[in-house]
Amino acid sequence: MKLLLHYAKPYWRQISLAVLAVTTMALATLLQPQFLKRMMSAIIADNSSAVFHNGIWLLSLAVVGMIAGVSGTFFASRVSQGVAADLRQAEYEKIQTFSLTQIQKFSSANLVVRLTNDINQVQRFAMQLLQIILRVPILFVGGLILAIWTIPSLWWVIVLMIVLILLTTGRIFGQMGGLFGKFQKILDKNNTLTQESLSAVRVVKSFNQEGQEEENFAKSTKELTDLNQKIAYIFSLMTPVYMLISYIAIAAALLLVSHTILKNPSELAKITPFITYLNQILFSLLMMGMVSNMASRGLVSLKRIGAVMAEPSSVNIHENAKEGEVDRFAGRVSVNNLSFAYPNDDKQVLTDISFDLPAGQTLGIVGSTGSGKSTLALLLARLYQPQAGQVLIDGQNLQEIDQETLHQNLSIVLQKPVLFSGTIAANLKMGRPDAGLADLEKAAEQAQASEFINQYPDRFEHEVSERSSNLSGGQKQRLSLARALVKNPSLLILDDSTSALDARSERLVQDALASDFAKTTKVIIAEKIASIIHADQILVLDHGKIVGQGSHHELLENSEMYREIYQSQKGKEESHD
Ligand SMILES: Nc1ncnc2c1ncn2[C@@H]1O[C@H](COP(=O)(O)OP(=O)(O)OP(=O)(O)O)[C@@H](O)[C@H]1O
Repeated sequence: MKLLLHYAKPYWRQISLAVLAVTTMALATLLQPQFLKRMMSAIIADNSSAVFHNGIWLLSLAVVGMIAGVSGTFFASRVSQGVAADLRQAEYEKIQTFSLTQIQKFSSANLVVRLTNDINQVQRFAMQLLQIILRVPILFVGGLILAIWTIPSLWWVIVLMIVLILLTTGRIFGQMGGLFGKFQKILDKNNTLTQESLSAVRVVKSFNQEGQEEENFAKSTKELTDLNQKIAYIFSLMTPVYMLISYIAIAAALLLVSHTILKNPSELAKITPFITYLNQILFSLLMMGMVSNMASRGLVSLKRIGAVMAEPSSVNIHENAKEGEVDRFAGRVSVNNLSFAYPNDDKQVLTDISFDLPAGQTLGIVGSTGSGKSTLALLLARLYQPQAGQVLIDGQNLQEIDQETLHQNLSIVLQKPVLFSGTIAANLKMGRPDAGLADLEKAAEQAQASEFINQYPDRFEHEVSERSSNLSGGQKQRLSLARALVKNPSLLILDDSTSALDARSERLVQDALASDFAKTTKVIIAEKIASIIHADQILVLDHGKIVGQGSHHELLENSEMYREIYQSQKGKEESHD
């Protein structure tokens, strides 16, 4: 709730106007029956001027109520939409500062729900809060006082009606709360299923899994439909129950006052406002139930958003850093006793990793599948935080380097290349927005991407489609590599980044790295030893531990595992030849 109040603060003017409008509307609603009563008394007494006078009042109140109602909705909707938009933006910006550890902790699908569905719930809650929550107590308390004031002898009819309503609707709303919670869970499941099957549409199609996916989706949709029907069924009970109780109360009231009316017909004027107040009390009780349901859903969503906002940012903003000016690292990397396990997973993926890589040198990393090579790359790029040990760049703890400095000094090419929809130029400029065409051409050349880019008539302005589905695996890899090179980083990390390149292109990339990036410190993960054979230092990983460390020749002598990998690959190459 604190979070909501914080984001509502800038809208205090509109909030005050909404509160004023809603209060005015509630008061106008309460006063109308009083003038109706006076009008009816005037009709019974045949006093036409009083009829006219009270009629004008009644009409004016109706107009005031209407204007106040429309203004209340207008301001409430401006406030709720504004608060929701600000909260969404703040949450989005917060997520941008998360490390992969934090994203994995929440799960990305869950974060999407928190950014969309939960924000919508909060928006609805804020709207209801402003529109109904204030109106309901005014109508309830005012209606109660005025009903008793109108016909004091019938106070117990009102009490009976309130008890009946609380007994019936209380139960209905109690059931509804549970159903809404269940509905939310199934909706989450349904969203995840849709997201998963659409993002892996190629796999689904190639494995002929459309039928299975359809079946899963149909199952979850049926669950949703059944639950929706149940909710609709319970809702459909509400109006008849409400009407029944209201008619019982009205009938009781009429029965009880009938003999008074027979004795004194002017008392008839009181019965209409009394019934109207009864209905207002009923309406406010009903609304209270609905709002409490909505409030509990809104508060759950607020709590979920609050958890994201309360998560500490893993981005360090250097307070003294001057804009646009960052330190350039020499690129010396020291790793001391690094150990790591993925979030929500007990398995130790890296254990006690230590090495020292002087600036400008190349480190090769090899090892069997699942040995922790990519994980080490992610830790070096600060995409995850280690549980133990540290990474130092130029003697500075990686965790303490400010985000801007790190981004400008470090480039990583991930094992699975990710590009964004937009032009090739926009993708390449991600790391260096001020890069000119010549810089892009140079990087494309170094990454062996020029040839295919030049085949497009619009070259660097060519559009990359969503999920880069209009590019081949090799093209994606070349563009990701070019994007990393445009930055001319001090530290370049390549995670199996040339695997989709033909042998000639890979050699040309290696030549470019050796000549144009001689001063850049390079960490190269490779399946093929041939790709890192000239590295200054090579690490051999096995089950998250270093089992060999040294140059190619040293390892051939000292590391059995390295020798085995080398022999097996050599054998393959020879058999290819
Ligand atoms: N996001 C993750 N969450 C949990 N466990 C993970 C995650 N990513 C990888 N792992 C696990 O960590 C271990 C090391 O994975 P990693 O990707 O670092 O290995 P790798 O040596 O790069 O393998 P490959 O050569 O196949 O790419 C594996 O056992 C893997 O199952």
